[in-house]
Amino acid sequence: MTLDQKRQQIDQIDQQIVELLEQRFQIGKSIGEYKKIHHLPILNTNREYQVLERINKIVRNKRNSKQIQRIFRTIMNQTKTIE
Ligand SMILES: O=C(O)C(=O)C[C@]1(C(=O)O)C=C[C@@H](O)C=C1
Repeated sequence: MTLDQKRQQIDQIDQQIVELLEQRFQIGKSIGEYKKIHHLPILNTNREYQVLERINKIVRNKRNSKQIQRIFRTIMNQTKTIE
């Protein structure tokens, strides 16, 4: 595969990531609205721990674990700013 083809693959994957992130943020926003109505705090440390645990189980190549955990911490932090 040429460099250009590899970059095209990355571009396609990036598009999927953006679409999924937008879906996730949208759901986060609706969770935020629910929490506001029910006077619940935005931060749920227990749930964040569960999410990271689950992600860790899904990761196939354990050498990627640390990076993926960091990405999901960032995703959850950004979700909280949207909530
Ligand atoms: O599950 C929730 O309660 C959410 O608000 C979503 C979410 C997440 O991004 O996964 C974000 C903030 C909370 O601290 C926990 C998890």
